Amino acid sequence: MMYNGTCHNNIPQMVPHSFDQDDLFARRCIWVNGPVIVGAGPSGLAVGAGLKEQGVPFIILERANCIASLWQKRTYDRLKLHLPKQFCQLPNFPFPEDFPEYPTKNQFINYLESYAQHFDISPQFNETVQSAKYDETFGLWRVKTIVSTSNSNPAAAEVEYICRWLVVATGENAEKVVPEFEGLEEFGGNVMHACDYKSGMAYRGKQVLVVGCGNSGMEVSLDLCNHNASPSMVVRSSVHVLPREICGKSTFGLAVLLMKWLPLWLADKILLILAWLIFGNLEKYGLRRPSLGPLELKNISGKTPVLDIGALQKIRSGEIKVVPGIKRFSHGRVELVDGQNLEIDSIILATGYRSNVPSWLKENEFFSREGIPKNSFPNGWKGKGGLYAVGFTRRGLSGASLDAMGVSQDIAKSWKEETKQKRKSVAARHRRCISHF
Ligand SMILES: Cc1cc2nc3c(=O)[nH]c(=O)nc-3n(C[C@H](O)[C@H](O)[C@H](O)COP(=O)(O)OP(=O)(O)OC[C@H]3O[C@@H](n4cnc5c(N)ncnc54)[C@H](O)[C@@H]3O)c2cc1C
Ligand SMILES: NC(=O)C1=CN([C@@H]2O[C@H](COP(=O)(O)OP(=O)(O)OC[C@H]3O[C@@H](n4cnc5c(N)ncnc54)[C@H](OP(=O)(O)O)[C@@H]3O)[C@@H](O)[C@H]2O)C=CC1
Ligand SMILES: O=C(O)C(=O)Cc1c[nH]c2ccccc12
Repeated sequence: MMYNGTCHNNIPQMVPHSFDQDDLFARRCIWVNGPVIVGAGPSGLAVGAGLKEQGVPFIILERANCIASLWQKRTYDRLKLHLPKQFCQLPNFPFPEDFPEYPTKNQFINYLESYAQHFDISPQFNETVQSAKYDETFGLWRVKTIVSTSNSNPAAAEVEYICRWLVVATGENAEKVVPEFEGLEEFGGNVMHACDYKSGMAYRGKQVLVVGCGNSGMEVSLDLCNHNASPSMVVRSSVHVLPREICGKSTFGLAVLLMKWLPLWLADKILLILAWLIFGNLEKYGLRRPSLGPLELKNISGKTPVLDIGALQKIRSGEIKVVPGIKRFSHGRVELVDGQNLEIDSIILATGYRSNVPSWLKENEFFSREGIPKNSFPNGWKGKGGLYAVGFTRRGLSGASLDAMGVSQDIAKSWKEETKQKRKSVAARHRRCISHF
């Protein structure tokens, strides 16, 4: 047995020595007397809050230099939550009363900052988890990180954390998806992913190709219109567009209610009939519906239906042009699969996101190859050997909150049992020592 390095939470522990020698000398090794949480987004913060309330020590490792980096760094200026506020607040800390029904991104970020402050949560920033592996022999997780360098301190630091519990809270949207397109290198204009898009201000009077028609593609196209740019939005397959509200009531709220009482297919049928009554047939605008219903599709593939906040009206008026799939790009132009050839100034890839879990978690029983728990909601939060997942339910923030409550309670229970056990054996050892004298 040997101990090498710092102790967190002032509880010194001996760490069994089972590492490669190289590893040991290159990395600082830290025992964590509680779970390591990866990611300081809403999911990681909610688990942290639950653990704090139960007196369980933990650390949160976050690759960015702030909490909720998806919201702070990878979303556009005018973004608002598209689900009503009651579905987006985290456990045990309601939104301020004066928040509107659909809080703005800045209101949501402020709320998350207050949340972290209220529960006294201080994540370790600029620290990216590179790998996490379960050590079967000792029943412990080994979590390797790299601490980002700053200009004043150029040396990269590598750290290894050792812990009993690992909480994966890196999100369903951890990395942008950037597809390959023929001829894109010849295009010559500006190309960016929707996660880097802030506002349409810079695009005034420009022809912009928006690739993808999920909520990002629709909302970026709408924002471009509002800034007097001309977007063409690529719809290569199909999409479910639903009104954000039906008769003044949130469609998402209605969907939750329907799902509680009816089979999914029937809930979907009702939503589609209501959408048809409100929108009519959208096929004439190039918006075909998938064969699966919106809720079933979300459940099976994770594809979120579009909740319309005004893009549809711009499509009807022709201000947003709907175009089919891309064949190839050339200098300043795009050729589409139907033979159309458009002159364009810029491209925005609203082509979605993916989980990054497979790139760092050395495990293939609990998580799928896509980095989502294999068991679906509500059975996808607990794996073996102290492994947990939060925020992979395909149910947005409300799913993350439910996960977080289950996970923090479960960990607190086993943490208390284990520490009681340890305290007992330490006390017994202590008694034996005393009886020697
Ligand atoms: C544009 C947009 C709008 C959305 N709007 C809504 C909405 O209105 N309502 C709703 O319910 N949901 C919405 N969502 C879904 C969104 O996933 C959730 O709102 C929420 O952000 C999920 O929280 P999370 O903590 O699980 O993931 P994230 O918010 O993505 O947080 C994960 C954190 O983990 C960090 N991380 C990732 N990999 C590592 C690593 N290897 N090491 C260390 N840290 C790492 C990331 O930097 C990030 O800070 C939206 C998503 C997008 C993209
Ligand atoms: N206001 C809000 O709250 C907002 C919420 N969000 C959320 O963020 C998450 C991510 O949404 P989003 O970024 O829209 O991603 P999505 O995964 O929902 O959509 C990706 C889109 O890109 C298309 N696409 C992918 N590859 C290609 C390709 N090679 N050629 C053409 N099209 C392609 C997809 O088409 P296909 O279906 O054919 O694969 C699809 O239309 C969702 O959960 C969404 O609800 C996003 C924006 C705003
Ligand atoms: O906005 C998101 O990314 C969400 O995941 C929220 C969400 C979860 N399930 C849905 C079903 C219909 C519309 C939005 C959502």
